[in-house]
Amino acid sequence: MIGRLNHVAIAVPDLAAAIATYRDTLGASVSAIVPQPEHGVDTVFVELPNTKIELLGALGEESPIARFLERNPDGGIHHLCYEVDDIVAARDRLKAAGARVLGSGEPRIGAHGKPVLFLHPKDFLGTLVELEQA
Ligand SMILES: CC[C@H](C(=O)O)C(=O)SCCNC(=O)CCNC(=O)[C@H](O)C(C)(C)COP(=O)(O)OP(=O)(O)OC[C@H]1O[C@@H](n2cnc3c(N)ncnc32)[C@H](O)[C@@H]1OP(=O)(O)O
Ligand SMILES: [Co+2]
Repeated sequence: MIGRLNHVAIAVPDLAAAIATYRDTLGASVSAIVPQPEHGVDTVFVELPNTKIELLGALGEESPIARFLERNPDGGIHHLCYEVDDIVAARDRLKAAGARVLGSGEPRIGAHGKPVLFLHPKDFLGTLVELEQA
């Protein structure tokens, strides 16, 4: 079911500092900041030859990464995003297997303009999993 690793997300307390770290210290190609208000985050993508790093800053009072950052004040790896061929079929198969799909359970448009879903970290080895329609 899961395919390519689309991105590894890192939640950060200071997005500008994180951009400088990846662009200047690590010499990576870094996108502009793209606010995603409906997801409660600012996003930046670091393009790598074989995948992407998503840098996440909290956006708004209700950001879903707020508590994560309280627990991890320096930042930390927040989620892994895998691509799936059919996100609705994948969701239905996962729910049938007892996995918890977060939010309404309906796919929402993510950072790449494609439908995404999130799976509860407690069901996947303590790791928040995002699925993105390939
Ligand atoms: C623009 C979209 C973009 C894209 O790529 O397309 C994105 O990726 S948007 C990314 C931000 N959005 C989300 O993360 C949505 C899904 N996340 C959530 O709904 C919440 O983060 C949730 C429910 C996973 C956790 O929320 P919160 O931390 O407020 O809940 P709790 O404090 O109750 O935590 C419950 C339990 O889970 C552990 N936890 C929380 N976050 C993570 C994590 N990222 N990785 C691993 N574990 C996590 C937390 O420690 C608690 O464990 P416990 O043992 O009970 O203390
Ligand atoms: Co993501």
